[in-house]
Amino acid sequence: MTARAETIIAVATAPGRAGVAVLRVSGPEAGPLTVALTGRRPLPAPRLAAYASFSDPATGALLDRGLLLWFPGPASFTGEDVAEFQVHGSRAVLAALLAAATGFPGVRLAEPGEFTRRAFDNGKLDLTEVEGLADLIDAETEAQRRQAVRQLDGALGQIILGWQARLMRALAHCEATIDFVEEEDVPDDLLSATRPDLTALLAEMRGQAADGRGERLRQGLTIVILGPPNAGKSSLLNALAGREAAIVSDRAGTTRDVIELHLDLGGYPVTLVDTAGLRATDDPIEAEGIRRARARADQADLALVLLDRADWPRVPDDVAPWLDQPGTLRLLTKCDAGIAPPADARGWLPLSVQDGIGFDALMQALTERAAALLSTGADPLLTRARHRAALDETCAALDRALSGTLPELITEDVRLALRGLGRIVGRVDVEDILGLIFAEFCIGK
Ligand SMILES: Nc1nc2c(ncn2[C@@H]2O[C@H](COP(=O)(O)OP(=O)(O)OP(=O)(O)O)[C@@H](O)[C@H]2O)c(=O)[nH]1
Ligand SMILES: [K+]
Ligand SMILES: [Mg+2]
Repeated sequence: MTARAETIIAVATAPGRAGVAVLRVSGPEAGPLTVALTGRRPLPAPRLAAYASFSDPATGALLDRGLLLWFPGPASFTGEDVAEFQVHGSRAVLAALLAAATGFPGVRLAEPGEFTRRAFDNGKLDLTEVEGLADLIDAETEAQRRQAVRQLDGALGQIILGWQARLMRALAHCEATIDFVEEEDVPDDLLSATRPDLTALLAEMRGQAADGRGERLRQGLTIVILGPPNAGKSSLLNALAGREAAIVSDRAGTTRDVIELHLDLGGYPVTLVDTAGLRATDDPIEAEGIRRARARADQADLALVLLDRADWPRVPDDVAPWLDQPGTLRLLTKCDAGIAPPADARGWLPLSVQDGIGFDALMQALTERAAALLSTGADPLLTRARHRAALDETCAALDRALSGTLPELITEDVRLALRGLGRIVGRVDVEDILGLIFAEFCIGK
């Protein structure tokens, strides 16, 4: 517990030159340090900005002037006493303030994530909210931001808590029955009172575990560009990226490496992948590029399969297997102005990178597919493999409980199911909550 008694300080804003930077202090010395730096005694009213001069307590030298905010615990982000200093965002100001602050007894620089760790330890955030906060800081697109804000707001945690309450009720029933009924009177079905609800709960949890949208939205969608050499794959990548990310030439087999770039597709995060043209080749380097292209395509969520209009309707054997994958979008390239797409090319989107033809239709089709795979609506979803693993364990334990016959084993499985959920939110103290629930029961009868 000694670590908790320490007071920590860090620059909360991004490093580098900026108009304003924020320093954050948390811990028992936050108040005394603030008084020492600013001379303000008493400290300003909680949560109201006050103008302050920051001076080195050791020398009295003025370091900067700025704003001071005081958040006495427990009504603060970490639950401890917290102070925030808004000062000018130069390296020199921040270095001087940090040096002055860490010279104060009991104050040290914070480790990465330490403020949030304290918020978690003090019950200010559960684990899903901590992850929501991390995701919000990392969010690159609007849909990611919405999902992260929801999770930080506790939406996922609330669902888990609701599930926990239902399991807890079942566990309390089990324990009450086992503990307070004579051995021979333990009913045949220990879960009789809660079985319908537990069955419904299991279906709900399985549905949630099977839904990959939340995780996919967090990680982004991978769209791979595939096709024969010279189909115009790299030209399309460059056009979508708005820059010359990949080399384009009229030589078949130009691209060998897998080239990836990130796009914001109507608010959805997308990784677009350009690959080597698929064909049989004796060139070992090109063959390696093709192997990588196939491997990347196997992991992708969507494929854009390109075919040069001049080659219509011959789809090479190397490309054909990708045509009918779910989510594949077929593009007929080099349908330049004045060159009509073939009348029988149904299901193929005509495109000309050279003349900018077909991009609206392509963007619309891509956004629709991305939305279908990623749109999370207003429902909070699992966003990490960790959540899924814990929920899978929970479902397996509950499934065992529902089909079990031995009272002690049923009880233990319900308990394991609860622990699985507890791991998702980072609170596994089943016994404490159980005590509260037991208090509601008329156990004596
Ligand atoms: N006329 C016309 N030519 C295009 C169009 N798009 C690409 N090209 C040309 O097609 C040739 C091949 O383009 P790339 O983008 O290198 O094709 P690729 O599929 O990446 O080729 P590899 O990397 O070798 O597999 C280049 O000469 C491009 O300028 C287009 O819309 N119209
Ligand atoms: K090429
Ligand atoms: Mg290429």
